[in-house]
Amino acid sequence: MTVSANNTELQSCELLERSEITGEVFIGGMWCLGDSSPIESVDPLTGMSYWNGASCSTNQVNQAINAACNAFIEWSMTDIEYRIELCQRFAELLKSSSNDLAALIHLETGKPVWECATEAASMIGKVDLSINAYHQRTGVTEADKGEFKTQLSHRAHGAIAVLGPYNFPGHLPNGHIVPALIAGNTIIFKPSELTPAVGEFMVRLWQKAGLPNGVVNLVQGGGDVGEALSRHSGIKGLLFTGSSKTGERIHQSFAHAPNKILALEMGGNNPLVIGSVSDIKSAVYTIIQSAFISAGQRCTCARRLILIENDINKKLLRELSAACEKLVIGGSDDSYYGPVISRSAANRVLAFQSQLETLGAKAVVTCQMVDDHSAVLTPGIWDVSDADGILDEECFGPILQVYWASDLHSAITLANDTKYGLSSGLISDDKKQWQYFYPRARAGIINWNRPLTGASGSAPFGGIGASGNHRPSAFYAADYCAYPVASMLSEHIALPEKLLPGVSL
Ligand SMILES: NC(=O)C1=CN([C@@H]2O[C@H](COP(=O)(O)OP(=O)(O)OC[C@H]3O[C@@H](n4cnc5c(N)ncnc54)[C@H](O)[C@@H]3O)[C@@H](O)[C@H]2O)C=CC1
Ligand SMILES: O=C(O)CCC(=O)N[C@@H](CCC(=O)O)C(=O)O
Repeated sequence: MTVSANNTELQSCELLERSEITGEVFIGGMWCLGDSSPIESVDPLTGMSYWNGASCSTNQVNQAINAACNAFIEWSMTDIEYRIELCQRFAELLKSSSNDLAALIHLETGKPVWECATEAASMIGKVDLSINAYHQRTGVTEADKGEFKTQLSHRAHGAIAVLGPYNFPGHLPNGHIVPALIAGNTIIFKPSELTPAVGEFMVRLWQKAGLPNGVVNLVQGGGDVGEALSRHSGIKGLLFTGSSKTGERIHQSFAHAPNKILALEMGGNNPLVIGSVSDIKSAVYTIIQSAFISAGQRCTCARRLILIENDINKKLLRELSAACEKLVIGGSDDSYYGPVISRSAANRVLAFQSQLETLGAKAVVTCQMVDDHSAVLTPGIWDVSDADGILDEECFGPILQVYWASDLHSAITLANDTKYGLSSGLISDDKKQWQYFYPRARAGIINWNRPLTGASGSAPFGGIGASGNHRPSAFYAADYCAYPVASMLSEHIALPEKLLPGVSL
């Protein structure tokens, strides 16, 4: 294992000054300080605090919701071309500041700069994808029925809360905000309390793009602020990406509000099945991409590797372990992955590993903290085949659990033995194995010889079971950002050619 040094520490102050990141919140077009408890953002590579702000009070949450409600009618009545133009202006601003944005994501999450640059690029790409999705999935369509025509149009819901996670602090909330704005909703955005600076950066770009006051509002804070938003009668919906535990709580707070839209994108305990493989190196690379990218902090990451028992797969596991030992991790530009989000998150990953050990799992490679200050963890691989019970939990870090299965059928049974259902995949050169696997696998994403991670924004994205509530995001986000209105239209009132029996005029 090579642990690389962090090389961005010195540039961080200059970046924050240049980006005008001040730690304020944005309510009704005005920047101001949060007036509740202080929050800070800490670089998980150095433990250094670099962003200081404060949570919003309940009063400020109310003000932000009022501002979004007040701005709604006018915004939703604007021409779609105008809303698209503002989103395109936002994309231009993202382009011109993408180096700063990537550097800020790096600072706040510790992800390597190359990966942060791909996040910034995905945010830019999201605008055109969302415009396409708006036209294809929603928009307005008409059909001529002779005496009248039918029209299908879509309407925005109103003021909508967006709650973001920390692992893609820009890309994931952006994937809700852009389609919601195109559809004509107004937004109250609360970034993760672990990544407030990226949230502030994004909202400053929206302001620069020329959004009218109140159309996007930024509040900061943790679960309490998220809860105040989710329980507020003023919001017409909530778009959430985060853990299943939080998503379930939010779902409960929506129990008496069937009229509100709730999109839940949550975690997974994702299985990757290894069938008949001839190219071991490619399989190893695909497993690493599935399990360890972003230090395992992607909801699509493989958590369980299910190998069909044979000599090639035994060799494959040995080569996987050797490749993990060689991974470059840490803070430098040539790292494959960086830290998990915080020292306490790292400790939770290690506690999960200890639980596996207590259940009787055997270490293939042990996950370890690399030093006494950062949140960098080495990858871990644990054979849980003989463990006494399973932990059907999402461990959001670089730990992969290995199972051995006697055949494909039992591998699929193991793969489906989870309350989650986000991603699932098969690595195999045998097409028959894929044809057997695909209809039986239960998940929203089912891949063949491709990593479980790296989902395309031009496809729908989401899962079943504890992974989501059947409102996939990415290309289908357009669907939950608007509701359909069906009309039958005729310019003049006229009698039909033939009246119904029993009616005479
Ligand atoms: N399916 C998907 O698309 C994705 C899912 N995730 C999942 O997200 C998790 C990691 O992200 P985290 O930020 O730790 O998730 P989290 O669930 O802790 O937090 C997500 C957001 O919800 C807020 N929140 C926390 N408690 C709340 C409450 N009681 N009411 C309302 N809001 C509350 C947080 O402040 C944050 O803004 C992982 O479990 C991961 O699998 C992450 C990315 C994508
Ligand atoms: O929303 C999109 O444009 C596609 C979905 C996406 O980016 N998925 C990422 C993981 C994000 C996460 O942790 O959920 C991926 O599949 O790697």
